[in-house]
Amino acid sequence: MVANILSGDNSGLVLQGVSRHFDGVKAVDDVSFSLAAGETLALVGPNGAGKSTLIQLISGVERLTHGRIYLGGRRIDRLPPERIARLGLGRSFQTSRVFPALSIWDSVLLGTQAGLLRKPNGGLVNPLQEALGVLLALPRWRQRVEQQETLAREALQRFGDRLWPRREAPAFSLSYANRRRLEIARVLAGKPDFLLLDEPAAGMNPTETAELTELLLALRQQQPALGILVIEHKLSLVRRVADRVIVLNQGRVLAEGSPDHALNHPEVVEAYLGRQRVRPNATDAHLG
Ligand SMILES: Nc1ncnc2c1ncn2[C@@H]1O[C@H](COP(=O)(O)OP(=O)(O)OP(=O)(O)O)[C@@H](O)[C@H]1O
Repeated sequence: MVANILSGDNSGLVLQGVSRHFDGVKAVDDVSFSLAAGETLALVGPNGAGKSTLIQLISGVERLTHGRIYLGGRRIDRLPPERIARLGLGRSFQTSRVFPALSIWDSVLLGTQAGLLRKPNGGLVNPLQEALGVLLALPRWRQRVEQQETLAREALQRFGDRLWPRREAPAFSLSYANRRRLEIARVLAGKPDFLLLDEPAAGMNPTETAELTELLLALRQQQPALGILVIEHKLSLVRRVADRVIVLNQGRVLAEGSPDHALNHPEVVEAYLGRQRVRPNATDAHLG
């Protein structure tokens, strides 16, 4: 893995010596790691450790101060967010960013665009083409709409009865937990190769968190090539879904390894969890 990180030839997501400074604050400081296709990596650490900034850097929203980021062997750290999304990277935000007036169905249909744009014939159409496509019911247009609807239905039905029966409702009418689900459904509808989730279980109660955990486990089974990077404070979720955990502290990697190894690392225990070790089945000890 170290060789891959150094050469940048990993087919997954690779960060090499990534830093982001804000007026002297080292939000992210010389961080290197990789995420392989099919792997689930959790990023944990106290508030202000630099976790969200890392996701902003990977998705192109923030610019790096130093370092490089590769996706599928291609350097992406100078590309705008929409280009990075088109290369197969989908992300959710820490605070849900749903369009309040759009229905659940339309929000997820919008999310399918990211996936279709990656297909050779999936490029954006202008409004005139769109109007003609609809009016004349052109076969290519019909096919495109059907593809979008299939992707949207699949994404919504992952959440059982939480979203599907409410699909005509406007997003503003949803509960907080359902807004979070909608955001994840919208990203999944874009069929990303790599999924970045920023605190997907924030604000969810234990039942809802357990449900989300099951959803991520099912997603892993159904899409075995999907690489997932998840920021999460809830260790019950992290322990069940993550193959590997990276603990960040003050912008730097403090520990890395299997969930048991990383979360029981003496410095992690000392810094965040008191002297008592985390019991293997401990529920939601908080790293925040
Ligand atoms: N745009 C910005 N301008 C100035 N400082 C920033 C900016 N974004 C982040 N920071 C600082 O960078 C550090 C890391 O913040 P970040 O939000 O990445 O932490 P985090 O680990 O995601 O925390 P949390 O768990 O609370 O979301 C903090 O000290 C934060 O104040």
